[in-house]
Amino acid sequence: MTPAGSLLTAHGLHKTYGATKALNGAEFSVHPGEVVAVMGPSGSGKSTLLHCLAGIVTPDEGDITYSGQNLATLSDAARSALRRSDFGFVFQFGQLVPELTCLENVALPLRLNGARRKAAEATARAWMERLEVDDLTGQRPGEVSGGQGQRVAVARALATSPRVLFADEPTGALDSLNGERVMEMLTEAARSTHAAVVLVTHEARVAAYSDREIIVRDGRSRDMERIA
Ligand SMILES: Nc1ncnc2c1ncn2[C@@H]1O[C@H](COP(=O)(O)OP(=O)(O)OP(=O)(O)O)[C@@H](O)[C@H]1O
Repeated sequence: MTPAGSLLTAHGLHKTYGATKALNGAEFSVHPGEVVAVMGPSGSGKSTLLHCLAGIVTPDEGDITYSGQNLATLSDAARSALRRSDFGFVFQFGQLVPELTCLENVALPLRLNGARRKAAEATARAWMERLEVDDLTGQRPGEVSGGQGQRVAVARALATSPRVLFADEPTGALDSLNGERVMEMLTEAARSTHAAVVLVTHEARVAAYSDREIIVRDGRSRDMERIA
């Protein structure tokens, strides 16, 4: 069953690694423009859920539906193409290419999608302005701070106008001030482009930027409507 108006849903997901049951009947849904935080203790299955939703990991059982398509029915090539065209990703660290400048990093997914260099760099520059890191266009990732690097990564993830932004502990390596700055900018930018956000975090302070929280425990998920 797909909840009405949902963009991405998962039903009855199971995933086992050897003797470890990472997912044990997890459910999920997100609407366009909605920010959903996936919370829960370490090892509870949060990242596995995100990887399944993004088509990176194939669940052993269960259905994932994105925009009316069952991900399991797509070929690997079609799933990769969907990830490039419709999904954006922000991870905890290590996602920027160290040899490229920040501008080239932000322009990279646009270039991979076939945009010409000038057009890609103009879009990249606009996103860097939005994330207030446009003074770093010529720097390499090793020359910027952790918070600046994460804002560059958010600019890169949003530059292709994804319909779903997957963020796995995007502030995990930052101090609280920088973490809040990244979260404010990430959620504001995603809401203004009507992108859905799947945000994995174990920090309540970070989850507070979401519209809804899902708690994962022992591979099962539970919806927690926030009353606020
Ligand atoms: N590729 C893998 N190979 C083997 N076991 C894995 C793999 N990925 C995850 N697991 C196991 O599955 C369980 C769930 O892992 P997962 O990374 O989804 O949890 P998590 O909630 O994201 O944890 P954390 O908050 O610590 O990042 C853990 O016991 C983990 O060790």
